[in-house]
Amino acid sequence: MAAKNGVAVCAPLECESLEEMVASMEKAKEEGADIVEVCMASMAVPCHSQVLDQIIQPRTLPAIVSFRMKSSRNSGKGGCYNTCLKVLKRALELHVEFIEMDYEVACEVNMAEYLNNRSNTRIIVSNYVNAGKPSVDKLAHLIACMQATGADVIKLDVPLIAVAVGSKGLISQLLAPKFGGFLVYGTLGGKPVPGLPSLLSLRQVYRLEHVNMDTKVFGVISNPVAHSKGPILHNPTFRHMGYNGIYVPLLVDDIEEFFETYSGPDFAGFSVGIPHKLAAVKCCDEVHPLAKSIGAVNTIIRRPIDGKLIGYNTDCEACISAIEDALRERQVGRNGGCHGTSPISGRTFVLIGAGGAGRAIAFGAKYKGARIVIFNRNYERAKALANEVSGEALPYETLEKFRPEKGAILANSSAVGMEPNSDQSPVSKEALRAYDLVFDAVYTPKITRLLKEAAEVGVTAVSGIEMFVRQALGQFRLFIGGSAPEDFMRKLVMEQF
Ligand SMILES: O=C1C[C@@](O)(C(=O)O)C[C@@H](O)[C@@H]1O
Repeated sequence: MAAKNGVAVCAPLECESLEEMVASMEKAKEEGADIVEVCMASMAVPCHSQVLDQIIQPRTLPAIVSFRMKSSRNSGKGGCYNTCLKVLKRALELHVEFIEMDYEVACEVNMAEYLNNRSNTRIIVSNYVNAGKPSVDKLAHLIACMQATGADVIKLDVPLIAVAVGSKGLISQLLAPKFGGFLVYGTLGGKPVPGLPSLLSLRQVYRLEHVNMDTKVFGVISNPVAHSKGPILHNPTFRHMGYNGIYVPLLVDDIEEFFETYSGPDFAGFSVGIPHKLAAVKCCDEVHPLAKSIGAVNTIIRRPIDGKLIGYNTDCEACISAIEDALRERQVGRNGGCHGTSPISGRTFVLIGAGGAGRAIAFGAKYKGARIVIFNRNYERAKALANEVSGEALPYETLEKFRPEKGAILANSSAVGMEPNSDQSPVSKEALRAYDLVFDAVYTPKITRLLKEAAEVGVTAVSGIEMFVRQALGQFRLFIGGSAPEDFMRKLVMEQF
């Protein structure tokens, strides 16, 4: 049932009808589940224990039969409790692989009856802790009490720890094989549940069968984080290089608190996304001079010899080189190209946004000899950055009317136009005619409305995908302390987007 590291992928099936339950079990099998949890409390049927026979007898995957009292549709505590006992007893008679019992139920029933009247069925006792962040002592006591019931396996659902629930709990599933977890939950396609990975992502992206106690953990610290394509790029690349690493989405509110909590040597490297790139500087023990001058870090490595956090910026080179390459390509077409100086040099470079990515772009453009004009919703921030790059800040409301001199570049580093708001654009189509090249750091969608409209009015458009892949290449080199397989990573990005 389980992969070689002992972890099995389980699809929880919450269905109302028998037909739906049977069909979902087949779907779970197709999508790569090793085991299903048949959540009997979710069923709207007159007699649960009879229906159970029709689910369990023809099953094509091993099953856990659970009856969570809290999710029961049965009204009245007594009726619900009796149904629960009937279901669990019938599951034992059917020799199902596992039954799952709420801790409260395990405390009330005569457990010996269950333990003695079973063939190979293993008993999971589960508990849901919903009281903020429980202390370690409280959890230890709870675990001891749960073990005292005689359970074969105990399951603890805690916001943030163990089977942590909600979007922040996703890593409790993805890292379970590293920390000796017993089951990983994955959802069926088309039924997203916050905090649970899909069965398909477990099989195709994370490949938990390769994860073990020696696996190094990498991840993208961001909020929001679900849009990040980092996992679909870095995970296959680790495997391609024969490197034992996993890269996970980390939904983080407070980056300083994050590093206080995840301080172990196995948490080896991080991408830093919105809105943490500026705050990330303070979290590092050392910061690379380029990142220091920019004042933004998008990559953090935990140095193996002393555990110190070292910050880098791979956004700057990624964005500027993508724009330079596009300009050079055009020039080759027009006049055979120019050598030596950067094609950005001497141009007006209009930047929208003054956050982490914006700072990297502004410093890069200044270094290449551009004249920088910054528009940002927070004008004070635009002014501060403009001062640092000897540029000019203009009020955000004047962006639409702004007409730069010939040859100007427009770069959007704000999140305007990012999914799910892909119908938005920071500038009208009409205003885009004034530029020579338009770049968008947003990469979801691949072609933002801004880029689409730029192309429609005949302006060269450079996608954030180009910056994304280049900054990821830089990151990957830092992650593994070696070279990155550029062709492989580019191909992956082209296939996945
Ligand atoms: O801006 C980005 C994109 C990113 O946040 C992501 O979405 O994966 C990862 C960051 O390292 C990078 O600087």
